[in-house]
Amino acid sequence: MISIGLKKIRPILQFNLRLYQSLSKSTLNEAIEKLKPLKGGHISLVKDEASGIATITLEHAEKKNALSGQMMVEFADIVEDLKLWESGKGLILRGSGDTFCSGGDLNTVKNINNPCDGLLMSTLMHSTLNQLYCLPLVTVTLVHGKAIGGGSELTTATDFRVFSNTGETSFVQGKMGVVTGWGGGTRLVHLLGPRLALYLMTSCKKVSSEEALNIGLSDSTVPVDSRYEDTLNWLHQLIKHDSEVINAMKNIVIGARNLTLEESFLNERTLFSPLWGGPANMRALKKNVKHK
Ligand SMILES: CCCC(=O)SCCNC(=O)CCNC(=O)[C@H](O)C(C)(C)COP(=O)(O)OP(=O)(O)OC[C@H]1O[C@@H](n2cnc3c(N)ncnc32)[C@H](O)[C@@H]1OP(=O)(O)O
Repeated sequence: MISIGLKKIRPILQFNLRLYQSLSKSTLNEAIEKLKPLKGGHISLVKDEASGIATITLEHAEKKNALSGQMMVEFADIVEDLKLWESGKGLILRGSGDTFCSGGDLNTVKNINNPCDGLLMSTLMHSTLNQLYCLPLVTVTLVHGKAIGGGSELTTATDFRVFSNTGETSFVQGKMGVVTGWGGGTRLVHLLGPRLALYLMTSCKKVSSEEALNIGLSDSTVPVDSRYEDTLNWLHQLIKHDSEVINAMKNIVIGARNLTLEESFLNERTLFSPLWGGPANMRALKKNVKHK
């Protein structure tokens, strides 16, 4: 009976996680062809095998880390790479220089300024950021300086947000005559609830690090000068377990977000059973751990 359950759950979860990829493969390829030639900046990925923490850095400081077409394609490749990182536990998303991200690169935007190309860009960014949102890692955005428009949307694609004290986010899309194009509206509703999400989108209000902490958008504030080290330390506290345990915890959360209640419980059982009596469990039992 159990083996039937195990066989059944994997396709359900995988179907949900691959939804964007499988439904729009040709659209994604078309988007990549369109966006790749629109140059400017780049995105780097560093994977620290010792700690299991990866860092993605937006590197377009001279344009306040605006995302060019080329960077959008690089972002998609980086997420693909991270999906295959079996020993990974955590991820930090950050910007270089004094701004987290000023949104879409206005030079790229000018080249794709029509509804068809808008849909292509939006499909690629939805695919990338929703796959980032579903990585089996504990993910955090370090919001240092401004996150504007699409930059604010990026901050919603991780599990947590740590703001430097100069961090600030604003969903300015309305002022630009558009709405969230990178899936940030939906994720913001999941994060803050419909009322607050609608307020932030319609008001285009700047949310400071202090306000972000008060409304539950930020999980911690760190001083500017030690922002990266402090974010690393903050993340380290959450990823002390084996990577199998971390990955399973995150997959429970992903399942609960995407599946029906019954499917999610089946997913949780399926994730639990191989850990029960597994190496981490046996080590803990041998240590006779007391939880005082
Ligand atoms: C689906 C995506 C939808 C969206 O993202 S909508 C939002 C699009 N983003 C924007 O409209 C941001 C516009 N920029 C600004 O508000 C300001 O530049 C910003 C970010 C507050 C920074 O202000 P300052 O610190 O005074 O710096 P600055 O204005 O002199 O900018 C320095 C250089 O960066 C450039 N820059 C800033 N944001 C950019 C962007 N998004 N795309 C392309 N270039 C951008 C800016 O033009 C300037 O370049 P340059 O030095 O004059 O060559």
